[in-house]
Amino acid sequence: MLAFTYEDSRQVAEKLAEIVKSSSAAAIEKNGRFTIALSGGSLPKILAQGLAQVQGVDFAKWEVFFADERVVPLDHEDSTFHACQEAFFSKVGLKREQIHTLSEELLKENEKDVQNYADEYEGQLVHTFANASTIKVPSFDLIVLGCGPDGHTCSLFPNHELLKEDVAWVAPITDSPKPPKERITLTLPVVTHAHQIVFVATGAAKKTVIKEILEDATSTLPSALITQAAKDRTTWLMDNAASENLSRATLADHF
Ligand SMILES: O=C(O)[C@H](O)[C@@H](O)[C@H](O)[C@H](O)COP(=O)(O)O
Repeated sequence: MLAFTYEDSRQVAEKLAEIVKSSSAAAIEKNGRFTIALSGGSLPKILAQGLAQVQGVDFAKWEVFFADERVVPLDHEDSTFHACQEAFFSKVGLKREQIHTLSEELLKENEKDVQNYADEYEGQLVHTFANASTIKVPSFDLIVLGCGPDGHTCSLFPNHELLKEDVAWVAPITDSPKPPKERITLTLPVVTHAHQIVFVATGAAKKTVIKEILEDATSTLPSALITQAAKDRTTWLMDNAASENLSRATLADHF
């Protein structure tokens, strides 16, 4: 696990974009496509800020999913798709069919059962990944995660039943402690199966939880469970405000 800290979120954004660009190029060279799952919250803006500085990303070969998504209309301000669309999808020429959103059909039917959104989204994963081979769990080329001040990531919250889900690839949650309450989320097996995982955490509100996640090997916080399970494939990008409590030994030298 590599943990890097930077002066401010602009530098975090630059480093994130570099990692995304190299992960994208490697996947496209190997498989002819790049499969990425994005988180919501502050991430869309940070990713957009970094990607605005880089050239040569072959977005036409991207398949974009969401690590979690709020069950709201796609044009709702709480929608992560909407946040990403505004922040950068529209600017980099990603076609709508490359972006795997909540089912517009279920939204149009005003479907109330969140399980149905999760099942339909899992069907999109099966369609995209099962063609590759007879797989047990999809392996994204890259999953970009945020981390809440309570150590949650995606819509996987501390001590929540969902942390035990080890069959479904996508699960519903209707009691999210972070509003809105109704979401769908990738489950731990899918997240920890990614070829590469990058956590992005900025701001002093995270400094306490980040110390537990990165320095307490017994932590059962969702972000810690993922970091421990995918240690060799996980990178943490932070600003100095978020990494303030970490020991020097935890932080890698800038690459
Ligand atoms: O849709 C969401 O809410 C996110 O996927 C969620 O897991 C987010 O990544 C964290 O809550 C961190 O959010 P911030 O980066 O805004 O603190």
